[in-house]
Amino acid sequence: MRTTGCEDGGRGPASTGKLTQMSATADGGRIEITDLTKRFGDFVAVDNLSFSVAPGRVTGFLGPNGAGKTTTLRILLGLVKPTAGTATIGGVSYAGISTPLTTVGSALEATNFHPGRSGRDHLRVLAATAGIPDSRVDEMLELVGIPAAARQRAGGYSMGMRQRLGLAAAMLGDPQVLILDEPANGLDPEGIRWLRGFLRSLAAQGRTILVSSHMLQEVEQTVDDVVIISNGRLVRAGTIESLHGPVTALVRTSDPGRLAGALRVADVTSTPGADGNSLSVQTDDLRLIGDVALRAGLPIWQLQPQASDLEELFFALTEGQNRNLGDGTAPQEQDAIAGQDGGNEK
Ligand SMILES: Nc1ncnc2c1ncn2[C@@H]1O[C@H](COP(=O)(O)OP(=O)(O)OP(=O)(O)O)[C@@H](O)[C@H]1O
Repeated sequence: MRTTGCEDGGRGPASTGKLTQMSATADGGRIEITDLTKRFGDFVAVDNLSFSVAPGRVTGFLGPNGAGKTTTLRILLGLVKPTAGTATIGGVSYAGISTPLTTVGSALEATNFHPGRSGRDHLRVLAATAGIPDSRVDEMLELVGIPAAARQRAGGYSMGMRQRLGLAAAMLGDPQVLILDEPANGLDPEGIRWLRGFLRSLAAQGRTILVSSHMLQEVEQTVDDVVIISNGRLVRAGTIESLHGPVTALVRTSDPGRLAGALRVADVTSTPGADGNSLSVQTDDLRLIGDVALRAGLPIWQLQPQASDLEELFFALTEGQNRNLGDGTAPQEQDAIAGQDGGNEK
């Protein structure tokens, strides 16, 4: 797994040992993406994107395959040079962070391990380069739940174990900001539940957690905030609750017409159901339906909120915008490493 935050051998950690000893940047590790654009040749992978990520919260960075998530994260981590705009962590670009090790930890791809090396040795090499004691390595293996596999060859790890090893590597320097690309990939339901608790506890310590995923469902119960992009552009940003909007409820009663009238007086919109004895009612406050019915002397036989399907909403928001599927417009692979991709800029 490509990790950052633990590969900066020269500077060493400002803190080791306990998780809660992380150092704070001036603004608490806020991530700011401002008017960010990245072109590969003629192809616009990230298109004038702006959003911010607050400390103390888990933020889901969502979009279909090819939306531009990884490119944005790589820019944020100083691995790709933007064509225009800025990406900062704690007010400065990654290159300008004086103690990157304790500021940012990241895990981008769960593939980049020396297959013959044990998980523990992989972490020890990273730790040694950065002057982190071995005790921290064992703590991290414990933290991510793979102490038993620590001495096995990483090449034999399952995808889920690789993800956990990548997380351990990202956490070695006790960073204030954690940037994870598709960390739930390859995790079984129990692993996803574990990841949820892990990320929530890190956010509760005041850390900034940015997690990408191409499936809203996968992170729905983990994240506080969402940033949804499609075709490199921002589609929606806000709290996970703000995605839901008003709820629609199916209401059965003895006299739907009279209930509709009473609801209208209370400024609540409803439409008659197809079966003649129900209403479809739109409201932010389901209790209001019961209150209105009680005042009108009408019995409620059924009140059933229609589950607002966030996944449906996600598809609707990003519908038909997957430029990597079927339309043949996906660009040719180009070298994107910062400092080497100048020729690709337009
Ligand atoms: N180095 C590169 N050279 C050319 N095109 C690239 C390069 N890196 C990314 N792209 C293209 O930019 C677009 C965005 O890719 P990116 O990996 O950022 O998307 P993503 O949202 O992370 O997708 P996924 O969920 O599939 O990982 C894609 O069409 C991709 O093919």
